[in-house]
Amino acid sequence: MSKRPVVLVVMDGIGISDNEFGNAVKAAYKPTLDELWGTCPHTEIKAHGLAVGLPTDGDMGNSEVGHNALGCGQIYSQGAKLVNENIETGEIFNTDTWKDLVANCKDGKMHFLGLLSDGNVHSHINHLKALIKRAKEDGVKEVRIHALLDGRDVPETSALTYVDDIEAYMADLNDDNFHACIASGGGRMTITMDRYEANWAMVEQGWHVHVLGEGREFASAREAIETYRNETGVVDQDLPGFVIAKDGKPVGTIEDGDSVILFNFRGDRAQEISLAFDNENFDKFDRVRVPNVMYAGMLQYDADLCIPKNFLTQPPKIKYTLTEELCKHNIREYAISETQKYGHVTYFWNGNRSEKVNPALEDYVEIQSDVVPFEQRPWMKAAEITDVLCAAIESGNYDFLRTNYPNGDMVGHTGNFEATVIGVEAVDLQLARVKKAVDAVNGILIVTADHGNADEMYEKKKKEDAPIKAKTSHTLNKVPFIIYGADVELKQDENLGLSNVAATVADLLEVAPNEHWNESIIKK
Ligand SMILES: O=C(O)[C@@H](CO)OP(=O)(O)O
Ligand SMILES: [Mn+2]
Ligand SMILES: [Mn+2]
Repeated sequence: MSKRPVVLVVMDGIGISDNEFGNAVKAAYKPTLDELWGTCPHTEIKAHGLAVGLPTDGDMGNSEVGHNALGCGQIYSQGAKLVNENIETGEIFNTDTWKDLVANCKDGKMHFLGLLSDGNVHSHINHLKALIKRAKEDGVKEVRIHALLDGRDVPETSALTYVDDIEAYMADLNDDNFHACIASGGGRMTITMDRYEANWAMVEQGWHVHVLGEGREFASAREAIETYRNETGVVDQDLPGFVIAKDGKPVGTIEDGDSVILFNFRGDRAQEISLAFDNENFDKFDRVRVPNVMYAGMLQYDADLCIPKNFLTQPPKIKYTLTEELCKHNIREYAISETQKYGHVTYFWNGNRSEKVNPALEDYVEIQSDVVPFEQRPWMKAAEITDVLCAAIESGNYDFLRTNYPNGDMVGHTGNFEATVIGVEAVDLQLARVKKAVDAVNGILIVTADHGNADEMYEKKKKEDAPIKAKTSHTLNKVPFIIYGADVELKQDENLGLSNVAATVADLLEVAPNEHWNESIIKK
């Protein structure tokens, strides 16, 4: 086994683009990254589409699929693809879970809760449409949609496109025996879709509008969105919660005897609301009223912890992870990030498993994230992460250490160019410190990213004189892969991607790669 520790840095959301327009990575002053790129073995690797198990090369990368691929060294069909196939073959509707959900709400309502867009990161509107249609065919009489508005995986103010689309779809299906409509909603960064326990108050607010029907009332989702936009000027992801009411009564509170389906397939932001419905000993906030419903997820979001208990699609069973392999060789692992990305370097990295493979060999550290608009604090907790990481590197207690700096991504999602430049610079400043700590222990440093975001901060202009529009979503761009401190030569191959990194780490640790992994990036 190698005596040289390996440190891997994921610069979340920092992709590569030659385009200067709206490129916060290029615009940033980042001497350390530039020096590493200029003097060390490096290449560009794929982080989107088929290379990370998504349905098409038109699908941008995201943290879940990116960290899964990094941590398991293989390409698995991911939730987006598995649900597509499950719906196409009709298998989803042959499951006992679907049949039970339908039977359960015979005299009640079927509720669909989830992210209303075609972003394909957490959900897809086509999946929702297929479920509503089949619910009607199977005899469900009342359907209610609880619509989380996106603007983070799709254009920043596109909510009405999806609301109009789903309402027209439901209007076509509605008749004397079937009625579907939107019952509640709100921006995904305001209600319901918190992750890693960063802010339970978001989930509590979601519970109030979706379940209890408590919140500001509007006659339609369109009215809610337009009113809030006029009053606050906020973009879709930040719109406050709303309740749709008719004659002074909410149209779709969640009641005993109803069925509830969370139609998101991605796990991080689906777990907390699932626990609120599913966990008998739930104590994160006062739910006021807990309806006796059958609840199911589109996927199971954590198979070890059984969250949720019922689900419609089997998640990918990710095997032969890097952590499993390294544990076999008694390699001591360390993972650290701040709350917003903590699960990325633990749960996602280890194939959506939150339990450790071998607690004696693995240490995980979470630095508490602030609950603030990140464009106001683009440095986030990068310095605090580094303080603790450098101490861990220098302790000599670990052979493989990994971290995720969220700035390029979390600030990139705000659509604020200037703040994102500062976010990238904050990461660069910390890279210099990590590099120094790596030098002090004669270690090896890998610098890479999980997908792009900060590299394209403006939507592509359709016309030269069109106004600049902020872009909040991820990109299709490749990401950097750099090795510092090792005398190696890297392959330069169009097809290399994030799934080639695990075998590369194993090479550097002088451990034989698992036979199921994709090839190492190091030339032999
Ligand atoms: O914030 C999130 O949930 C996603 C975007 O939908 O970003 P990331 O994949 O980088 O976590
Ligand atoms: Mn990411
Ligand atoms: Mn992101």
